[in-house]
Amino acid sequence: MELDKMDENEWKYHGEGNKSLVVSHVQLPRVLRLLKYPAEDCENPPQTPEQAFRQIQNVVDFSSNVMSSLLGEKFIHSGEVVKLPLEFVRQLSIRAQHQRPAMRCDKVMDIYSGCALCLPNLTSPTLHQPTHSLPLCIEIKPKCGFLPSSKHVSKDIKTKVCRFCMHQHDKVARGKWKRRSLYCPLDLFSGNRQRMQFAIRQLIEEPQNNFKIFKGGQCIYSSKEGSDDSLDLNSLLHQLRPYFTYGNNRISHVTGKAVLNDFIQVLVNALLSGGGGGGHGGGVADRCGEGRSFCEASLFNKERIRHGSQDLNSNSVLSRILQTQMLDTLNIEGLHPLYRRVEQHLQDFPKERSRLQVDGPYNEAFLETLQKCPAEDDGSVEYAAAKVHQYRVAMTAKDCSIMVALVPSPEEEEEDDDEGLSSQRWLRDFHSTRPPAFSYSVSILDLDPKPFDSIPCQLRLDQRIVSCYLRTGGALPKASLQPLPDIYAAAERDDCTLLFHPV
Ligand SMILES: O=P(O)(O)O[C@@H]1[C@@H](OP(=O)(O)O)[C@H](OP(=O)(O)O)[C@H](O)[C@H](OP(=O)(O)O)[C@H]1OP(=O)(O)O
Ligand SMILES: Nc1ncnc2c1ncn2[C@@H]1O[C@H](COP(=O)(O)OP(=O)(O)OP(=O)(O)O)[C@@H](O)[C@H]1O
Repeated sequence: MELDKMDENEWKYHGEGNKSLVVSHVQLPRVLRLLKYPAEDCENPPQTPEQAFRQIQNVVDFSSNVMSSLLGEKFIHSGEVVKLPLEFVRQLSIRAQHQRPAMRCDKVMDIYSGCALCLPNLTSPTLHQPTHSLPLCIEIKPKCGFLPSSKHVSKDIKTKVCRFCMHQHDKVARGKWKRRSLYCPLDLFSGNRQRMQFAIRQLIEEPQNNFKIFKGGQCIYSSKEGSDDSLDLNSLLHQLRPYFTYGNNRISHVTGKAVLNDFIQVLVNALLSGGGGGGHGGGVADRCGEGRSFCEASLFNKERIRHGSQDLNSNSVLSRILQTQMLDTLNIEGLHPLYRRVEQHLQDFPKERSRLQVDGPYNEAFLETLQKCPAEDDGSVEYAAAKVHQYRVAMTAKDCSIMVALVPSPEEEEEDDDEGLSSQRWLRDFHSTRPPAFSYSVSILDLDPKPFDSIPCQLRLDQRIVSCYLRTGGALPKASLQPLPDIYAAAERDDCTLLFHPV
């Protein structure tokens, strides 16, 4: 890729989140992740090109020096900052505009700085060995997988119902989503296969921004944000079926239910594997067993849990993410007074901002500060700053996404780690009881540092979510009480269109 000869016709809109827009190259396995600004700032960019460059470099540093050590470097692709011709970026923005979901158009793509983050395209992994099928990539934004056990938690409900499940009520009440998702992160992070399968079924039923499937780099299944479109499970089954049929002459005998079951099982295997673990846990104590057993809002049958509890492999992607999330030891309610201590100190001594690394640099010293934070509060600003650092790192882990890439393996291949497939680390799925085997690769994306100044918003959001949940008594708004379509029942009938009822 020659940066001075960029051609916008070789790039297409790929997706976006709240703060970045991603375009992918039509041939090379590369994406560019560009910053976004509030639409009202489109005439006056809120930062200079140098500041934008620094912001993206901070993302690279935070990912490679901090998150990589905590999560396992083999999961992480930090990328590099690139400088792009301004005319190329302007044309790109025009091309992307008509594909952007309306819900995201309150922000505009940064066309002023000419800076972007260049990353491998994780939905279109390079395969050095030819395969007959296109890679299937599943993106999951798992969110927070534990219940807080901090003594600072003032509302009992927070120790019983997880943040995601409570937040769903607020999101539906505010019209962000039309229907509540019945996915519960505690089920996904449980390590119990049945609970994990249940969680993934809920993600398929109501993906929101937590679940997407890509085939050969194209998104084939996701929630159409803010749209009334039905999710078409028939079409998904049609796409998945060739990957989960065993021998050419059996295709017609494989039910939709079996295809979905196998797909979910392979995905669970990849999530449970130690694949790509690497690293050393970054010195963060393994607290995975604590405070995360069961969310009272989960629809998973509690009786079944009693008979089948398992622990996550400590090198699995889920365990690494959970351990990092659990650096939030105080909960926002216990953290906020420490944030205020730092804030007060900075008002009195503004130059201390740099010594305390409030806005970075995100280097080894930053990592060491949060890893060596004493257990007890000694009243110092250093302690408070280290706890805020820990909380911000935990926030990133609560908001990141997992990308699982699956490629069917030829049966005759040896069941070994297969490093030959690409620069990503590929492993074989040993768990499936029947063919076809898959090679898979697991990555983590969206590892941006969360700003120091976002802490007060976190407290307000926490209060809003809890009060909405308590106000509604955890009850659903009337319109969302209609029975959920059961994807398995639908798949069995081979009538798999998930029809969403208008609110
Ligand atoms: O606060 P949450 O839990 O709602 O998370 C926000 C996400 O909302 P979600 O609930 O996942 O739909 C939100 O995602 P969406 O915009 O809703 O897709 C962002 O990821 C946001 O991060 P940032 O402020 O852009 O860095 C996330 O904000 P942070 O709290 O991580 O800063
Ligand atoms: N390296 C990558 N390869 C392939 N697709 C990617 C890559 N990075 C991001 N994407 C796609 O682009 C989407 C938006 O990217 P990302 O989640 O990083 O944006 P964001 O604005 O930081 O999100 P958030 O709303 O969480 O702040 C992702 O959901 C994913 O589908």
